[in-house]
Amino acid sequence: MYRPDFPATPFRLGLYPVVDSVEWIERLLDAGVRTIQLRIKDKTDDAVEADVIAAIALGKRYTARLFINDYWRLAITHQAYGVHLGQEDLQTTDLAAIRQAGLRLGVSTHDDMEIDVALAVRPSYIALGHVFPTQTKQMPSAPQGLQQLAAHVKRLGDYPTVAIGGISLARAPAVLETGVGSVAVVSAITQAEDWRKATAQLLALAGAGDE
Ligand SMILES: Cc1ncc(COP(=O)(O)OP(=O)(O)O)c(N)n1
Ligand SMILES: Cc1ncsc1CCOP(=O)(O)O
Ligand SMILES: [Mg+2]
Repeated sequence: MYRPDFPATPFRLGLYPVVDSVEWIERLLDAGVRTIQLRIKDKTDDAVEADVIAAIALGKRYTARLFINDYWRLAITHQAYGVHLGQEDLQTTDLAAIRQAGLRLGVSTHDDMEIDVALAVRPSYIALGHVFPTQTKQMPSAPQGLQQLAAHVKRLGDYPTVAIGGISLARAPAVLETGVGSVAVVSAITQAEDWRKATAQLLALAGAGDE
């Protein structure tokens, strides 16, 4: 069986909000979230560096697992807990530099072939998506649905996994029933009428992750 070749994360990362600002990071850490990602799209490293520094400092202050999406060089320079990368990023990223700097690595996958590619890299966790239709990101593939998700989770055994895409409060219990270690959400929190309530309800279902 495969084992990560990057620093380990717990199998259960719990509720994993993916957000686009330092304000959201601070609010959600204050609300009890302990796994979180800063996802700012399509800016230069210079444009996002101050936000990356602030997010990482907050992650440390709250003893949380703070992942940086895309900006892996900044994540190394400022010592984030981890980096999240897509499949296409794997070709252009210095993965050895991430490993040597002691950062965790999460990798996106959408099907069995992409899981093969991810397993060859042996990241800290493997993200499985998108489970349901999502308005948050344009996806080239179809949603995998709960059955595929369950099959992927089963295939991966005790490898840490994260489900993402269209996961609402109502859908979270069925997603968790597949045995996946974490549910990553954007709109279920950021578009909620009452984000505090939504976060508390999702935390009650998914937990904040193991130590
Ligand atoms: C937890 C988690 N899973 C998947 C993604 C998607 O990452 P990626 O494929 O790199 O796409 P972008 O988020 O960069 O548009 C994610 N960010 N987090
Ligand atoms: C970033 C990303 N990657 C796959 S689906 C997705 C967006 C998930 O957003 P939502 O939880 O609002 O569907
Ligand atoms: Mg990315």
